[in-house]
Amino acid sequence: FRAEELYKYYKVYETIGSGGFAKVKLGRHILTGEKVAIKIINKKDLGDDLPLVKLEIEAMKNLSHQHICRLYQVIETSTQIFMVLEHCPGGDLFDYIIAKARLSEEETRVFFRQIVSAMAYVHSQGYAHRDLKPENILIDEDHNLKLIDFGLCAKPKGGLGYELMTCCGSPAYVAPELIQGRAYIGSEADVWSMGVLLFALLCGDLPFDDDLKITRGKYDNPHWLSPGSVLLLNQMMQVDPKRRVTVKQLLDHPWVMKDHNSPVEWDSRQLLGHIDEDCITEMAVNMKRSRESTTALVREWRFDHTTATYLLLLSKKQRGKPVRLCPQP
Ligand SMILES: COc1cccc(Nc2ncc(-c3ccc(C(=O)NCC(=O)Nc4ccccc4)cc3)c(OCC3CCNCC3)n2)c1
Repeated sequence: FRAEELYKYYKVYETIGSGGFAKVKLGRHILTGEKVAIKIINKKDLGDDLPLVKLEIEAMKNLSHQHICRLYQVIETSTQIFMVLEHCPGGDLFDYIIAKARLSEEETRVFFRQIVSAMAYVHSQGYAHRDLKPENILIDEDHNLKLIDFGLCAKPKGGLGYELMTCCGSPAYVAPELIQGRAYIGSEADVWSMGVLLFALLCGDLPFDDDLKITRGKYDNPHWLSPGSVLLLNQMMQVDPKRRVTVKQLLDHPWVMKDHNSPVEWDSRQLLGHIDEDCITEMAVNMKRSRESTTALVREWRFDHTTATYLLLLSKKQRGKPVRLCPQP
């Protein structure tokens, strides 16, 4: 049966993506008029992987960062789970690279700094992504990147289990230690994937097209790559994870610093603790509640309709749009 809860607060439109356990539909939050992405997971498709979704939702609640897609609301019914997420109008980086064939070193550097920022933050929160690839990086309306994890692969960093190898990582981006079924450290495997991603951005192609090539770590550098790019790629795609550059070292790596002269800022600019007064005022008026009780409600961060309304109002304000809710009949 349909989820009244979802249709009470959102208009639901066409499917904009599907894969693995989930499908994503375009939606619109009725009260703010803001577009959202609604990730729909059918519990029966998950089977005993249902805990993975709970892990993902808990991860999303802790991951609040300018280069990670926001979670606004979670709605659970007996058969489905709906995750209401930030919508990125620019689509994903995979389509973007295809459209441009390959990116200049300068444009790649701007994007790569944002990916390093997101990954440094994810690792600082104790998670590893494990499925980094252009399909999992979206472009927002300001042409900034937002990291997503479409396939429920992000895990607490410590995971050494091999089971992740099965459900996670798209072959071309997976680190050699995973291919060989060895114990691995999530953050080190993520750096390898970031190297493959950097190659894809700069070359419009993939460095490896089979597992043997990945375990040998041998690939050809196209002639247009600068010596600095060749060196960085080599430092990231080291077969021995202990010889691989770390995310921390990437923050102020010479290639990353070129033309920017400052290390990558990876701290979150979206602290959940701060409550915006204008948003509270608008919500209190709309909900016919006092500002104090509205503030207390928002501070509970239940990721219910109150959380969604507050975060979407805040997003409107940050984009210079009026902090207004559309009063309902
Ligand atoms: C041309 O216009 C277009 C065209 C296409 C799409 C859009 N927009 C658009 N906006 C938003 C989404 C989305 C956001 C979050 C999640 C998610 O799963 N979050 C969970 C999450 O991120 N966890 C997590 C993150 C970091 C660490 C740990 C856990 C899933 C989907 C979307 O999807 C559909 C895309 C997906 C990529 N391949 C193409 C279809 N699409 C726009």
